[in-house]
Amino acid sequence: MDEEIVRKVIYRKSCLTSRYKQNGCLRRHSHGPINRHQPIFKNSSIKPCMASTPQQCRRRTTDNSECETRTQAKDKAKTCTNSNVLIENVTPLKRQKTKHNFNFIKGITSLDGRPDKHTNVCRNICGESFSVTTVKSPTQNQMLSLDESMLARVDLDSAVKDYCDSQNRNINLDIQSTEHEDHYHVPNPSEEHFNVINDEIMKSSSQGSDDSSCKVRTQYSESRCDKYRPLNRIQHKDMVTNSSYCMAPHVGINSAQNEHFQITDSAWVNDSFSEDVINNMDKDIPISNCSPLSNMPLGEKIKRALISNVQKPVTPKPKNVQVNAGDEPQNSSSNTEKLSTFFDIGPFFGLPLKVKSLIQKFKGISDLYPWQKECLNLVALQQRKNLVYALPTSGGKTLVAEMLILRELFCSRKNAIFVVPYVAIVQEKVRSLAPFGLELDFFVEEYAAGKGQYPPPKRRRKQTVYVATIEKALGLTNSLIEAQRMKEVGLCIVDELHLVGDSNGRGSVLEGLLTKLLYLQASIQIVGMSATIGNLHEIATFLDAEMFTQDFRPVELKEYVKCENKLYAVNLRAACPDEFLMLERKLSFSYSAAAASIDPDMIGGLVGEVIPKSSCLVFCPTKKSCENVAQLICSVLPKEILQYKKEEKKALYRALTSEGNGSVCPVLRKILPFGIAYHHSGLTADEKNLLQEAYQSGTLCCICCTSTLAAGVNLPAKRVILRSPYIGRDFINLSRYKQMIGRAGRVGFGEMGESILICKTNETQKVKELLSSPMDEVTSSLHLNDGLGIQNLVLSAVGLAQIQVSCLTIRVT
Ligand SMILES: Nc1ncnc2c1ncn2[C@@H]1O[C@H](COP(=O)(O)OP(=O)(O)OP(=O)(O)O)[C@@H](O)[C@H]1O
Repeated sequence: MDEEIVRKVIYRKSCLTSRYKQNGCLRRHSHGPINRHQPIFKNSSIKPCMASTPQQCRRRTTDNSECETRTQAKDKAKTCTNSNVLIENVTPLKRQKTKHNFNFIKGITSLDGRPDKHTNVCRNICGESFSVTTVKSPTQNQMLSLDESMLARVDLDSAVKDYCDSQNRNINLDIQSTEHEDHYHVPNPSEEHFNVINDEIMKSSSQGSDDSSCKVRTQYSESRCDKYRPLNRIQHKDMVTNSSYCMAPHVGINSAQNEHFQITDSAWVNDSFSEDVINNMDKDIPISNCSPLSNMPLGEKIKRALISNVQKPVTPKPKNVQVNAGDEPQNSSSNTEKLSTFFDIGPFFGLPLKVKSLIQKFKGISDLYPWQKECLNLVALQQRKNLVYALPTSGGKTLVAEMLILRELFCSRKNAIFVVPYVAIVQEKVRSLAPFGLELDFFVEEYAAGKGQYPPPKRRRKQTVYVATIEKALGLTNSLIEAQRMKEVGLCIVDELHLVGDSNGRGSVLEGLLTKLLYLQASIQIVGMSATIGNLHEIATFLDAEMFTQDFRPVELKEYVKCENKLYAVNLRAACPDEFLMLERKLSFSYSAAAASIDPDMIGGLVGEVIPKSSCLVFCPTKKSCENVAQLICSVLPKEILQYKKEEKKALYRALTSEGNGSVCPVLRKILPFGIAYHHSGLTADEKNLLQEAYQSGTLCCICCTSTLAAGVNLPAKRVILRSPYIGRDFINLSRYKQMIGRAGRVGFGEMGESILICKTNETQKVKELLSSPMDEVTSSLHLNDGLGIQNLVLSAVGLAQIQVSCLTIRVT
């Protein structure tokens, strides 16, 4: 069989063993030593990495995880043994099998699978059964608020097993499962166990990053488990009820460290002990910035936040900040530790004047809008507080985001993550930031589709902007946490923040990402922007952020509704419902009888009013209808339009032909000569790019597309037509509607933009209600899909916490 196919098969298998990978949970390839572990790790199903070179290895990991070869791992282990003080403390482990300490590592990683007879709660999360009752209030902020039933649904044990299997790090669980079989009898540690764990430790060490953070995952103690308390100070339910409960074997370990633990073992009965222990360790070990709080495992932080959120009362509205530069700084936020790492390096909002001239050169913008200046001068921003800002579509939000990024790169000398929803927008943002990168000497890295490396390459001299899709941003963050490099990032900008409420899975990924950033205590400033959030204050509360809103639109956008042969102007200031739709004009186009029968909604006529001189986007409910509507429009358009930009259309056709290996979709072939195309997920990325470029350059004057283009790339139009008030089978919501019509009325496309929503007579009432309703509220979607979002978040946190605890362990040994 072809080597490539073998690789794919292996990769596919490993994908199947880890259903968490897709949401950015970390996974690592297994390496040589795992082969020897397999008889003992019965749950380990991932095949060892057979690659002989890093390149081969990487080719098999679609998430670009760092993957070392066996030889490299051995080499690294050797180097560590020789050169690293921390590893020196680890290497004697092989010889000291009787000195163990199990307690220290438990903390967040303590997972107890035993059914609790008294409470019926079988699953414990991070060492604690969640028996939290929720007082639910309809107005309660739903962000991250989880009730018990949802948490109970999290099948954590099996899921964590999956997760650990996927990383071949199941020592803990394996030993715990032994306990189950033996009815909590403590088995004697076998020689094999010792070897396995020591091998595992060596492997972990060798897998460590190139700095000193080599990872030893576990340590065990001889101390009995009736004294055991988790590191995280949460008392284990089973331990309270069953004092004879003992933890399993005692393997591997550093003697000096062990002495320390044995002396203090008795103190573990006290819940508050763990922090003291860590405090003392901090004193013992001269490692900078090793405070107990910052060393608290990430999973623990998130878990506490989740628990405390359950009973969180409705939070007060944060202040709507509209502060000018001269105003007094507000010191109310808990983010005070973020204060002032921001230094002006020039007169242009803290940046050199060169930035201003580059904005003019590359974007044609000579002056900022007043709101942009106001926003950039916010004291909150200068104090590096989190911020959410909301303005209507086309308000110029992106420019502010880009300025903030530049400020982060040059004034704070830290990297920035720019999170956008779609691959196409990532590419667009990379294209627009790249010239700045060249001129100002920073890197722009693309994290979308197959692109992006986990963890990103270390740059010593230049800063980097990571432009990433939501999923990639999560993967990137995980990899940076794992590599203990989160301090390199100072800012995370989230475009289209309303996607937190997306119920199709992306919302929970975004919420998970933001939650991690919030509770990481890495002083990462979060800035979110959106045009369509009804409950901005709640989102701001969730993000511990200040708010900035303004109702600014540089180009007027007129909204219309078309019903039968009448066009109504939407009057948003109507005093009564009857005045909400005001008749603007009756439509009459010179249709032939045949044309009238195939286009009763007169879409062709409405499109024909603006093209070919101006551009038009037609949003359709389904992919199929995009193609049908495009053909329908062509069939009623005058034939003279075929002559318009004929040569450019031919060139486009040739490009599409070569892209499609000599063939073009028959529908496209038919409609392209009219300057019309369709755009939906059925096209390849390259085809989409070609069509978008042709539209932007004016070769195409009309695109029939699905709603995804609305939040997509910058494809402005003079007129936007909504073929129907439906997206798929669902009646459209206000947020999607605003996003779609927001493609019209953009700077450089005339003094006014227009949107026309086509509806049937029996839909008019619903349309009126839609247009007059307040903006949709964004709520958490972690609980949707059987709590998959919360499962992923907790598991990922547990996984990362394991890594953090491992690193902590290494530091103190
Ligand atoms: N100060 C400015 N002067 C002139 N044009 C500007 C200015 N700021 C932004 N623009 C232009 O306005 C257009 C829309 O800006 P941008 O895409 O940033 O809006 P947005 O608020 O992010 O819109 P959306 O929410 O629809 O994505 C862009 O073409 C941008 O170049």
